[in-house]
Amino acid sequence: MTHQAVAKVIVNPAAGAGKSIKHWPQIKRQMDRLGIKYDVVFTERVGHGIELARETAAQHYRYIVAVGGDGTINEVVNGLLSVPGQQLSLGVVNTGSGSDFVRSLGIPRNPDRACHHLLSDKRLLVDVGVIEWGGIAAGRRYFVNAAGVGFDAEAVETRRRLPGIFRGPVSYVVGMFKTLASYRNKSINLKLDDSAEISRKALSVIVANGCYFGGGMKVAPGAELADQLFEVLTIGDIGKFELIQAFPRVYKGTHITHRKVRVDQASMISLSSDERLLLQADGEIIGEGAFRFSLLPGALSVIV
Ligand SMILES: Nc1ncnc2c1ncn2[C@@H]1O[C@H](COP(=O)(O)OP(=O)(O)OP(=O)(O)O)[C@@H](O)[C@H]1O
Repeated sequence: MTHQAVAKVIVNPAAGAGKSIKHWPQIKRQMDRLGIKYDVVFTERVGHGIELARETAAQHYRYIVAVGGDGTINEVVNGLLSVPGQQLSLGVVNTGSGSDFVRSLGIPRNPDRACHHLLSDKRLLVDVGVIEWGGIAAGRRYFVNAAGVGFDAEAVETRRRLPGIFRGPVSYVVGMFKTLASYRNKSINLKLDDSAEISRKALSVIVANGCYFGGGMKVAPGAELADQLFEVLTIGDIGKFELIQAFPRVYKGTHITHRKVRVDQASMISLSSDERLLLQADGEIIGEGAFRFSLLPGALSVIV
């Protein structure tokens, strides 16, 4: 740790389809100009952000800055929260494509302006979602913005495999339409808090902490990051043509009045299916299976 450094900066050079590393010199200049004292490390592979944030949580910094997109933020949060009693606040300088968490928070998406924001003394205690699953590969993962099973997760998987010409937010829409060609709605078992389990044919079930998702879709307009509740959005047995027709409404959040969309609020959720059920969290593929969701109220301090 450098003498006097107050911040640890974790840069994902690969975020924003590789553009993040090109933003770094300007971000560095801006932080230096603002007099922020920091140490910097670069992630070298998937999951490295978790390790780096975990190490940082045990050191004497005042805050940790994620330079990247939603996946980078997710890794940093997972590293921080794996250390009991950690006290660091999270700052975000967005260089990602989707940037949904910063949209939900109202932090500037522009990296220069986000650097200024790091000097703010305002903090928001954000709820953190917990996903748990059993079986041979039993595990647990935190998320801060949104997680979903079904179509949205498969679109995330498709998006990751798109050729480099589809960069930026457009990759979300391309991933979605490519997935739509072969996707079949699934029978999903859903249990909210203490209510009885129900089974529904659905396109997707989305568990939202923040209101934005998929690169600017206002998927859960009523979701708030610090209200100790998830919004659970069930997009029912909708046909492809009907979905394409209704799709533009998701950018304004008016899709929630569609007759095949249902919105619930809950803090404990279980999701399973007899079919392949893929889960994404903060735009990262978590895996397949049955999942339990719970919430840690106000567990993450974010510089806002
Ligand atoms: N050095 C690296 N090389 C390749 N991938 C990396 C590296 N470091 C981190 N990653 C991975 O890069 C992926 C993408 O990061 P991130 O989600 O932050 O960017 P993005 O996809 O552009 O943003 P968004 O999720 O906001 O659209 C994450 O899965 C992360 O684990």
